[in-house]
This record gives sequence, structure tokens and C-alpha cells, in this order.
Amino acid sequence: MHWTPEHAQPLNQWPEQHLDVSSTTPSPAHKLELPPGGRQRCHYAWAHDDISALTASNLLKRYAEKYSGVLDSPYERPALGGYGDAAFLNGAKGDPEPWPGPEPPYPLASLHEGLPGTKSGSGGGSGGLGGSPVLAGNLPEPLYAGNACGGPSAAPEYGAGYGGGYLAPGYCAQTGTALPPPPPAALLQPPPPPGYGPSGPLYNYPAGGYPAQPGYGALPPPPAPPPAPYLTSGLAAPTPLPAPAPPRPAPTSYSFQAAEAGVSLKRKAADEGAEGRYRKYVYEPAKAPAADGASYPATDNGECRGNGFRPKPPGAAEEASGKYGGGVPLKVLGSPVYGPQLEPFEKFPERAPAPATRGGFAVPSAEPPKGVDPGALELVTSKMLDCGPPVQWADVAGQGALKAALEEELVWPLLRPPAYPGSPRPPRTVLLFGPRGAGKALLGRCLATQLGATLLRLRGATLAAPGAAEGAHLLQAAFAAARCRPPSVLLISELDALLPARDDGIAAAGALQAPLLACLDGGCGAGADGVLVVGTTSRPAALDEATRRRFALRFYVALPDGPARGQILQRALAQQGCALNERELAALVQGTQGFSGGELGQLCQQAAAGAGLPGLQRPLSYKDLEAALAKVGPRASPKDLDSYVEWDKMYGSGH
Ligand SMILES: Nc1ncnc2c1ncn2[C@@H]1O[C@H](COP(=O)(O)OP(=O)(O)OP(=O)(O)O)[C@@H](O)[C@H]1O
Ligand SMILES: [Mg+2]
Repeated sequence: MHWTPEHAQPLNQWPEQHLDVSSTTPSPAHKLELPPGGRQRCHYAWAHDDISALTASNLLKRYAEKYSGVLDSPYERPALGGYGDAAFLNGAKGDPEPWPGPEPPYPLASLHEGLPGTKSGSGGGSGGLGGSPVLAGNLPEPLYAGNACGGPSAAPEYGAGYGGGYLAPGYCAQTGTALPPPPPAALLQPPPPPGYGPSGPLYNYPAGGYPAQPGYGALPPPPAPPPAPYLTSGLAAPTPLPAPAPPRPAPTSYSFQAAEAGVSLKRKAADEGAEGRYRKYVYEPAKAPAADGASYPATDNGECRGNGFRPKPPGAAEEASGKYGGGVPLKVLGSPVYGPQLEPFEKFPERAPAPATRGGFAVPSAEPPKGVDPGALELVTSKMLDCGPPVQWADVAGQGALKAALEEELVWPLLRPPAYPGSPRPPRTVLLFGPRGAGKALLGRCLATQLGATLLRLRGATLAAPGAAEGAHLLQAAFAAARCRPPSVLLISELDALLPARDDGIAAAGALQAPLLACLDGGCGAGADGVLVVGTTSRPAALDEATRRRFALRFYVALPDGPARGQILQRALAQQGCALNERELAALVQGTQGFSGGELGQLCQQAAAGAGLPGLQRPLSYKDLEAALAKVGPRASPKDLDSYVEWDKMYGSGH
């Protein structure tokens, strides 16, 4: 880069051509800033305040080049210190007048005046400042593109805010700090790595841009970095971020739901139109019994199996209409195969037979009990063993809450194996108290059926009749027989007959209490896990505390309510061929209020006896029953019923 005289231009034209002068009229502030007597030298000083930062930077670079050219010139090179800024830039060689500011300003006019190249005009001279147009023309275009010295336009990348108009009217030019010249040594240093600059951390973007953050859309493009006016020419421009990623497509995670919604909506509309509120259920065809004889295979874990209906499985409609139904609409398929059985009394679901494994309740006893007379044991077994038909829960009319309590608190704990070795034992004694004929013994039989146990029945009056010694002997034999046949249920009715409070003249009354308590302690203790003792009494108040505490559960068996009475009557009359209409049955239920189950049975027997129909020559009529009502009545008084309720509140287990 050498300056030639033919390319020289008048120095007074140079600033206008090569500086980004946006205004030729200095502002009043600038005028005031001019030093006295220095207008000629510094009349362009205000102009560089108005140039853009990029232009000033490029100008600095250019000056640096010129410094470098001077240093590289073949002429006798003065010492670097001989080009002191003060002397050189002020245009007066040897001018010792220092600039006031800490950093020298750019008095361009004085600079040109002091250029040695302009005076010598020798070819190959150093790059004096007057040779800047030549330098601009010789420099590669990209290096100086856009600058005020050689570029076609003056910093087009800057907005209006950088054009000089941002200066406030009262702005005072900082002559010493406007544009500090960078040290030439810094310019001579090797360029830093690409992408690194003075503000490297700020603009040191990764080559590929920032990766998109998961879960968010494309990041908005960061603000474009300014063109780094102070970067050296060899620095690479910051890597621009890639173009904003196209907008993310709509989330597809709901495509399944959307597709399903389309199908399900269609199906829903069809089902609702065809089946209405029952669209969720479908007839389940009968399944082949499992190999082990169970009604349901073990792998079938469907819900609501007992009632024969189950939630509609996918494709079940097609199966029903195609594979099983043969196109027959679902609503004409009839009742389900596994529908609930017609319960004679109330809708208490019939339970499955007792399972083969009875948990801790079944503990077989191999050897006969010691100390028990074999004759007595044989007598008890033959006389007291109940071989009646099994009694299911549905055979007991009414008593829904009581049956549920018995099942949950007695049957299930007994049938369930112990949770852990030290788990508490389920109750082995239960007391059922209530009016006579209320169904206490019936419930005892039902418990034996549910437990799959052998039922042994004892009556307190029967035990006490032969005397205390004989009664105790029989009592011990009964418990021994129960232990020999586990699981077994020992049903002791009229329990109060064994207690001393009884005043019916039986001599043995009260004498059997001690043997009873001893048998309860031994027969229902840890050594007799397979025995359940069910005591019943219509006089719970006769039980002393010791006897009462021997029974872990105490349930009140109340008289049957209206619906239960109707069911008991229907069953009893059906056995005699009597069929009452609804009105007659309702009137009969109304007229038997306060009757127990046993008394309702007596009523039907009395009606048949009164009609003189021992051989069922004709069915019973309502009039026969009306006539029997005059002879059979409830025995439990309201006072007695209140006493039961009170005792139940005090000692009952509740249900
Ligand atoms: N809830 C009931 N459902 C059907 N039958 C019943 C019901 N309650 C009582 N019975 C019938 O009444 C009769 C007497 O019942 P049960 O012997 O069980 O009464 P109880 O309470 O034991 O009387 P008691 O106190 O005199 O021993 C039985 O034939 C029984 O079938
Ligand atoms: Mg009884």
C-alpha cells in the first residue's frame, strides 16, 4: 500500500469525501466547544462527533495502517517515539503543546497539514494520512466495505439512533474521550480465535446455534450482535444464528384420543340409541365350566360376575351379534345365565359354599378327648347331632344387617387363614339373644352351613333336666364331641336354663354354670380351634357377667319386620298349598305385627288345624288365617322388646 501523488486530493476536500459528515453546520454546542484560535485546525472536530461509531472505528484502523506503512517505509525511520501524537497530530512538528484530555482527539485538519507525504510526494512514500483515498482504493473491498473511507455507504447497518441525531441539544462534545485510538500494538497482535472478540462471551455463539430446548418451541432469535466496531479486521464475524426453526407442528400426543374419540363417539351414539342406559353392559354367554368344576375359570377376573353382567368389553357387541347371537338383538337374549336366583325372602346374595380350606377354623383332632366317657360321647353324637338341611343366608328372612355382621365378623375371620403367626384369633363364641322364635337357632344353623361345620345342638332345659351331675356330664361330652369333629358348631339354645337366675323350679338350674364356663374356656380355647359355640337366649338379662364375657360377640335377633313376615308367611303357606293375593297378604302382614318367625309358623299350623284340613284337602284361605289370628298372638310384649334393645345397647356388639 503505497501512496502516489497523482491520487492526492486537496486536503480541504478530503474530510468531506471520506468522513461520514452528516451535517456541515456545527451545532451551537460544538461551536462553543471550539478552542479559541483553533477553528482552522479543529473545524472538523465537531464532525467526527457526528460520525458513526463504525466509521470512527474504521478510521482508527486506517490510521493504524498508516502507522504501519510509516514504520515499513524504506526511508529513514524515525524512532517510534518521534511520532508523538501531540507533535504529529497537531500538524506542527515539534509542537510541544499537549492536548488537554487524557487521550488525544482527532483534529483531522491539523493531521493533514502535518503529513509528510503531502510535502514530499515521493512514490512509495509512507502511508500518510493524505493518502487515505488511495489506500481505500487499493484495499480489498470487503475489508472496508461500509465504512466511511472506502465503502459505498456510511454504516448502513446502523439505525437512525446511531446517525448522530441522538445527541441532545445540550450535548457537549467530549473532545478527549469521544473515540480513543486503540493502541497500535494491539492491532499488530495476532487475531484471536474466530468468534472471539472483546465482547466474546456475549457473542460467542455456538456454530450451530443454540439447540432447541425440549418442551418449548424454537427459541426466538437473539438480538443481532452489532458489527463489532472494535474488532480487528482479521476477526471473524460472530456466527449468526440459524434461521428460526419452523413452528412446531401441532402436538400429536392426542392423536390416539382424537381417533378414539371419533370412534367412541360414534359407538356411543349407536349404543345410546339402541340400548339406552344399559349400553355399558352386554349379555355374557355361558362359559364352559373350568376343569376343576368351578363355574368361572380362575383367570376370569371380570367384574360383576355374580349377576351375569359385566362391563362391555371391546368388541363384545360384535361377538354377541355375530358369534353367539347370530344377529339377534341383545335385548331379546333373555335373562343372563348367571343371574341372581330368586331369593325367597330378601335380596341377600347367596354365598358360595364353604371352601375346602377353612383357614384356622379347621384343625383336625386325631385322638379322642381324654377323660370323656365313650358312652356319653356316643350318646351326644347320636342324639345331638343335627343332620338337617343346610341353611343359607337367603333362608333367613330379613335380618339383613345381622347377617352381614355375622358374616363379616365371624364367618370370614374364621375361614380366613391367620394373617401372621401371632395374629389375634377370631372369635369362637357368639351369643344370639332376642324374643323366642325370632330365628336364633335358625341363624346358628346357617352359621354351621356357612362354615361347613358339623352342628351339634343342645338345649339348656334338656341338660338341666336330669340333674346337675348328669347335666355336667352331658355338657362335657358335647364339647368333647365338638372337638372330635372339627370344624363344628355347638349350638346351645336356652342358655339361660343353665344359669342360677332361672326360677322355673328346675333343680339343676345354676348348678351347670361352672361346668359351662369350664367347657367354654376349654372347648373354645387355644386347644380347640375348630369349635364355634353359639349360645342363644331369650333372657339375656339372666346372664351374669362371667357368662356374658365368655361370648365374644353378642347380637340382637329382633322380630321380623313386615317384609320379612310376608316372606315367612308365603313360605309357610306355600307348603300348605295356600296362595294369597297381594291384598290378603298385605292384610295378614299387617295383622301379624309383633309376631316372631316361630309364631308365624304356629299361625299357619293353627289355620290348617282350624280348617280341619290335615290332609290338604283344600288350600288354606284368608278366612282360615283370620280365624287362627284370634288364637295365636305375639308373646313378646313391648316391654320385653324394649329390654332387649336396652341390653343390646349395653352389652351387644351392634350391627
Ligand atoms: N327370620 C326367619 N326366617 C325364616 N324362618 C324363621 C325366621 N325366624 C324364625 N323362623 C322360623 O321360626 C321357627 C323358630 O325359629 P328359631 O327356633 O330359630 O327361633 P329361636 O329364636 O331359636 O326361638 P327360641 O328362643 O324359642 O329358641 C323356625 O321354624 C324358623 O324356621
Ligand atoms: Mg331356639
